[in-house]
Amino acid sequence: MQKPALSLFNSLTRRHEAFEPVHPGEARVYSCGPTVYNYPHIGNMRAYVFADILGRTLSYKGYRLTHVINITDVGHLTDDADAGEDKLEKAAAAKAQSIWEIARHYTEAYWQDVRSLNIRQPAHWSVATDYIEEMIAFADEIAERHCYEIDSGLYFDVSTVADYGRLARAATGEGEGRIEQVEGKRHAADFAIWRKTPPGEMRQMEWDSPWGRGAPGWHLECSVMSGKLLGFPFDIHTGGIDHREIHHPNEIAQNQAFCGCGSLAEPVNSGARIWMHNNFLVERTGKMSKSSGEFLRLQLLIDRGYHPLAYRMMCLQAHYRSELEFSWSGLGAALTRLKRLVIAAERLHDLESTEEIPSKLLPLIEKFDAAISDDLNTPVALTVLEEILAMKKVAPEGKRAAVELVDSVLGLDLMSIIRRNLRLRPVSTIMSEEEIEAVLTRRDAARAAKDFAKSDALREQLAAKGVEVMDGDQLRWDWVLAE
Ligand SMILES: Nc1ncnc2c1ncn2[C@@H]1O[C@H](COP(=O)(O)OP(=O)(O)OP(=O)(O)O)[C@@H](O)[C@H]1O
Ligand SMILES: [Zn+2]
Repeated sequence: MQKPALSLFNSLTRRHEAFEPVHPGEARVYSCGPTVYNYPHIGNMRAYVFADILGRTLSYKGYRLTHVINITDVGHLTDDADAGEDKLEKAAAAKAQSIWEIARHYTEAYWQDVRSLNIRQPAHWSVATDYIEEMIAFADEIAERHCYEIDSGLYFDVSTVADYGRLARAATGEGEGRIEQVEGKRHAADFAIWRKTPPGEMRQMEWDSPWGRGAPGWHLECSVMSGKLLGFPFDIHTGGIDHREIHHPNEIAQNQAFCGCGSLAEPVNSGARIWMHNNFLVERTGKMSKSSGEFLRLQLLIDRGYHPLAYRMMCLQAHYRSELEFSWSGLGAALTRLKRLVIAAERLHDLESTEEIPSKLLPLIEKFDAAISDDLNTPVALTVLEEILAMKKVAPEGKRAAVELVDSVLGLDLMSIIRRNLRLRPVSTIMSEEEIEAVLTRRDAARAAKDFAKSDALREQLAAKGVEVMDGDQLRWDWVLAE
């Protein structure tokens, strides 16, 4: 079977492009990772579900994948422009804790969510503070031609690279006010690549550099870690759509400077060939954001009885470039859909897959391949998975082979989880599983004695406590989840 070429939407050209690896047979991907000053919200995790689908698709297509996700533990300011405080310094001050403890705690919390969402481990988790020396060396290399020093630090002069900001397609001219002014900057869009610790201020994280004691800029970190671990140019750089506006244009400017493509006459090396951005998860009130106080964590979904893979399912039901609105009812619908898939797939668990996909299923595999090759169209890919599971008169071993193949990309863990695993106890519930089973045993006895009034009363009693009795279902009962 001839696999269709993988077509991906490149934010840089605003076009779909056939994926052609820089190194034959390989795919090298860098994803901007979390800033570990707080728990990730489920919007942040959408970015990693997307990056995971991309990575799985590249593996499915036969490329040897090297995926890097960084952990930002220094340098990300509360404002994407060069104003504001370091997010981690601020969190550490507020909690009177060491910044290293804060970073460790929230990195662990993020990894927990990564595991819960069945996101594959990348080849490297690169931690920003492990690369300070390399950052200083990178900055030193480009400083003379592209940077200038002012009181607050070393700044990148965006006029020294060709076509600055083309990724954002935003007005970047002086005085247009896209970026806040910092005293002494030459152009509004110039940004700090090294920030000096202001006199009299104490920072927990600071290092010596040719530009004084201080800390690296956030944009510098990603340029350095991606270049170091993947080599310029690498294949694909990912992030949330907010990064298309400032963070990634600044990374690109640095990469151009570093690769010696600093003049208008030279060809541009943006560091990565393809830049991809996932759209936001939003709430009715707007973009989900940590900065706005209250926010939804994956753990809250779990506490309310929603299995984390229901959230993965919810993400897959939307194309990554579409905005996705979160609602509890939407999550409930995704969970129901997942339950159906799991029930259908569970029947295949004890079988050995055939080596070849049965010919009857090949058209569906082709349909799946076409969908996922079309800029990762997961909504269509999901419907194909359902068609495969619903297919009649196919040897179950062959069906299993097809489901395994498709799920290697979608990552719903269908060959491991069973329906029972999806029944999570909401923390708010007052009944224990044993109590429920005890009531059901009494109800069975009532039914056996044809005392249907009693049997109905017991069912009502459970319903009043948020438990649904499911006659004829192997699982017998389930929680009714709050929406
Ligand atoms: N609502 C959202 N939906 C999808 N992706 C998002 C959303 N908010 C942030 N992201 C992405 O999540 C990833 C991690 O972001 P990061 O940890 O830096 O969060 P942040 O920008 O500090 O948080 P926030 O913007 O929520 O205050 C980035 O790729 C970012 O673009
Ligand atoms: Zn980044």
